[in-house]
Amino acid sequence: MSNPKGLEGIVATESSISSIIDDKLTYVGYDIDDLAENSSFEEIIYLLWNQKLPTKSELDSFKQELADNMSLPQEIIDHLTSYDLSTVHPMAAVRTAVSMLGLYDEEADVMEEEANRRKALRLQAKISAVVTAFGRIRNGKEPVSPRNDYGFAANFLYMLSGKEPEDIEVEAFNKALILHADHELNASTFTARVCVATESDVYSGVTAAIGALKGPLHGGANERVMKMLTEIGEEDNAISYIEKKLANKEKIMGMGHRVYENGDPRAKHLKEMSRQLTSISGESKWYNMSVKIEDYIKENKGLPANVDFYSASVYHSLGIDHDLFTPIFAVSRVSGWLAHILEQYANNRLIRPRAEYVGPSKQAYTPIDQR
Ligand SMILES: CC(=O)SCCNC(=O)CCNC(=O)[C@H](O)C(C)(C)COP(=O)(O)OP(=O)(O)OC[C@H]1O[C@@H](n2cnc3c(N)ncnc32)[C@H](O)[C@@H]1OP(=O)(O)O
Ligand SMILES: O=C([O-])CC(=O)C(=O)O
Repeated sequence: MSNPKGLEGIVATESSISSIIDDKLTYVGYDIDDLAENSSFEEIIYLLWNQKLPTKSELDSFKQELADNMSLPQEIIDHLTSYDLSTVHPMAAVRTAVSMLGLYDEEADVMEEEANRRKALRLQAKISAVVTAFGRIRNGKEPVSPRNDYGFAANFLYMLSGKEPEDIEVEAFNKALILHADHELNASTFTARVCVATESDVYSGVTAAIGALKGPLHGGANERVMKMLTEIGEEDNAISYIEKKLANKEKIMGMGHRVYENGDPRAKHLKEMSRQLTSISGESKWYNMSVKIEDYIKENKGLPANVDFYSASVYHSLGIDHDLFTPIFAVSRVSGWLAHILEQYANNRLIRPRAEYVGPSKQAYTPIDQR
């Protein structure tokens, strides 16, 4: 039985949602570079869930439906208000709140396709409200309701800060959401598919996926990139800091990737956004420091920057709290998880691989009083 560690290189399913071939990423056959430059996040969600781009009227009504479903049941707000959020990691709070949303959805366990699509829409809309409400409540502020005249990206920034976002901020955030939306069979998406392949419900699949995204080897890396940049503090300290980490056999967050060999095609977009936004905010040092680290790791370890690397300085420049970076990843990636969940249901078979047993054998049982 072949057993590559971490299932490296194993093709575990067919999918029509996204592909990574020769270091190129596509969503439903559209190049990520084209989508990042020209599209809206709502258009991408529609594309991932329907495998086609929407017409103008389809997109308008889809945007409206998302905006109409953003508000949260009062019970979720009450829950978020009921415990000490200052000690809770936002990813744990979001994981719990998303699971709770299932309790207040009458269709949670209805397994028909149309009901699953309705739940997907509600979840996609509400996760944005969960993250922003959490971000506000823990700072003693009231949640802010979405605005009907705003798209998804603008509404997220508005619901988080309570202020009208600048066009450049909306543009950058929209692009970041697009770039994080789907990524073939990454760990959290695989987790979602394994979960729902037991014929479990959409809320369980997304809750499981959030748990997988939280880890530092996956989505949790973006928060840690900013922690590293903050610890470095000044550009001149960057290389000695990295050398010390590598000498201690520590990993550099935001670097390396299981699939990409020559570079993550999403990173260049985030890098350019980081350059622009840090220059506008007067904090180019975060960008300059990041470039130094990227170049050093490329040259000395042959590892490319991944999507998490420059997203850190982008979100920081948008004034977002560092521990909300991974929840924001979830706000985008839930679109991909939901697409994969719908695809899994449409052609389901239980996912149940085998393990190669390497433990002891032929052991004689010893009664407890003789051990
Ligand atoms: C959205 C995302 O999930 S993108 C990934 C986000 N995660 C991170 O940025 C965390 C840092 N990166 C990593 O841990 C890894 O590169 C991963 C998890 C992304 C991919 O890992 P894998 O394909 O399993 O590679 P693995 O961890 O086995 O590393 C292979 C070798 O490269 C080294 N390496 C890999 N990534 C790094 C890194 N970021 N810093 C330093 N060394 C690294 C390992 O130490 C290992 O070296 P060795 O062979 O001398 O022991
Ligand atoms: O594909 C992966 O392994 C991780 C990743 O980049 C993502 O999920 O966006």
